[in-house]
Amino acid sequence: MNEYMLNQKLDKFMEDIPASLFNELSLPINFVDHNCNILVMNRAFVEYLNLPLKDTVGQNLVDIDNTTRFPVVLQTGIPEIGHKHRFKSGQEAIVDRIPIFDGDRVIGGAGIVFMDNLPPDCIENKIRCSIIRKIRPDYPFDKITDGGPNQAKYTFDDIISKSKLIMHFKQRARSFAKTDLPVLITGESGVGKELFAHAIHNASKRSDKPFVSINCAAIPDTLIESELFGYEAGSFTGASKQGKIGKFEMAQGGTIFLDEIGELPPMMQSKLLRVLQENQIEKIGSSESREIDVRVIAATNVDLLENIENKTFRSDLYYRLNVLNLNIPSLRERSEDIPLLIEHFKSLFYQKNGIYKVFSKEALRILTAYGWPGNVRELKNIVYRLMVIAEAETINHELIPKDILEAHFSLYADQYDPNDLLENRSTLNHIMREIESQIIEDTLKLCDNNKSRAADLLGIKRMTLYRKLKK
Ligand SMILES: Nc1ncnc2c1ncn2[C@@H]1O[C@H](COP(=O)(O)OP(=O)(O)OP(=O)(O)O)[C@@H](O)[C@H]1O
Repeated sequence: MNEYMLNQKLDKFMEDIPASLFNELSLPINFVDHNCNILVMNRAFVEYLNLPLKDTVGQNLVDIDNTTRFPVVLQTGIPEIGHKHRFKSGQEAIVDRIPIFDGDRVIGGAGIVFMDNLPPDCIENKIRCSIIRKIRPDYPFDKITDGGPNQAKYTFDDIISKSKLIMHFKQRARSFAKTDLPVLITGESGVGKELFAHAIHNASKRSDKPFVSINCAAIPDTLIESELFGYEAGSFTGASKQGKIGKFEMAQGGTIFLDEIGELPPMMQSKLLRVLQENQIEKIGSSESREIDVRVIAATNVDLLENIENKTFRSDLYYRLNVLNLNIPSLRERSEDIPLLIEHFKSLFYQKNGIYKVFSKEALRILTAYGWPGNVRELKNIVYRLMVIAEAETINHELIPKDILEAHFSLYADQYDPNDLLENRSTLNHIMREIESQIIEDTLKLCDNNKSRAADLLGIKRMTLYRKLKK
């Protein structure tokens, strides 16, 4: 669909909402097209942002409010409703950014600013809810998870991506959420496996029950059994008097997330297999079995089939866990997500710490071309690090860690073909001459055409300058 058609669709949507009404409202509202150009910004919004200009229509929202997350929302199509937002001025408010779709394409979006000191039943909130309902009739107003200790923190909306691959896996994971079957999530470290586990739980009928995670690699072999299944009071020397509830019991009715399952010691693999077969656990020091109703999601970044081959992982456990499978692609297989994720982390960082930066084009280019062996986690850490160390508002490529720069320039060196340079040499010479004569011209101007002084300033002999001028 071309630009014209997209705008026509949006105009049609806008026809239903009389523009004159917006200006009268005390609730700051704006509408943007799919490129983030402002279609409407009402008076309340202009006043809220304390903008000198009255006519904002046609301007890009990012130029007016450079901390907006609208570019992320327009790219992902994921609404952000009821988010706390810190504006560049330091003002804080609750904001809604609701993408407007035509079929499966985002054609624009609506933004609302709501002061969090206003009572929920005030007129502003009513108007706000009616706008949200008009655009997203299906929006669940009651959903909001605050992520307690045994609660899943993330939903599918927190998985930021515009790649078709990830969309496909999100779709598949949504259908997995409708079942109670075990899921095995595979993929390199840092690709977002844990995020998917949280999202599956939150989209499942178990969402109001606990989500308990355990990292099998982080617990010493001797403690893993008591962590998973608990122990009875005084069952061994050093055991707590009250005994201990294991993770399976904590997750009763909900989901257990077994991260780095490939690191589970062989003896525990057999015990886990029995638990999965019988849906029963036995605490250490107890002869009694307890029924459990827990959905299992496991994740690993190692090749379990290879581990089966070299006999470090049980094949029967593998087949029990791998009923449904998600193999999350690495970041380098979806490099279109890199600029989007940079924008996302940049704005998250600003929201948390009030530090605002922009990435130079060259820095963005280098970061986008990098292979990111540590995937999204590595990208997130680098973005945060750059945001902290950059003194100026613009993050230039010089600040990028050496290994990333080296990888970038060695990529160039790999692509460098001396024949290309030979072919281009005359052009290159020409350009160099042009630059040179420009420098001379400027220096001469600076010295009122005094050639001796110009040569002095340039650090060349007078004769050399004459020669160059003759050419
Ligand atoms: N698509 C995404 N959108 C936003 N944040 C993401 C995304 N993918 C990963 N992250 C972030 O990157 C970090 C790593 O993600 P996560 O822990 O889910 O990876 P993982 O695959 O489970 O890693 P590991 O195998 O090392 O446990 C987290 O901070 C997570 O929030």
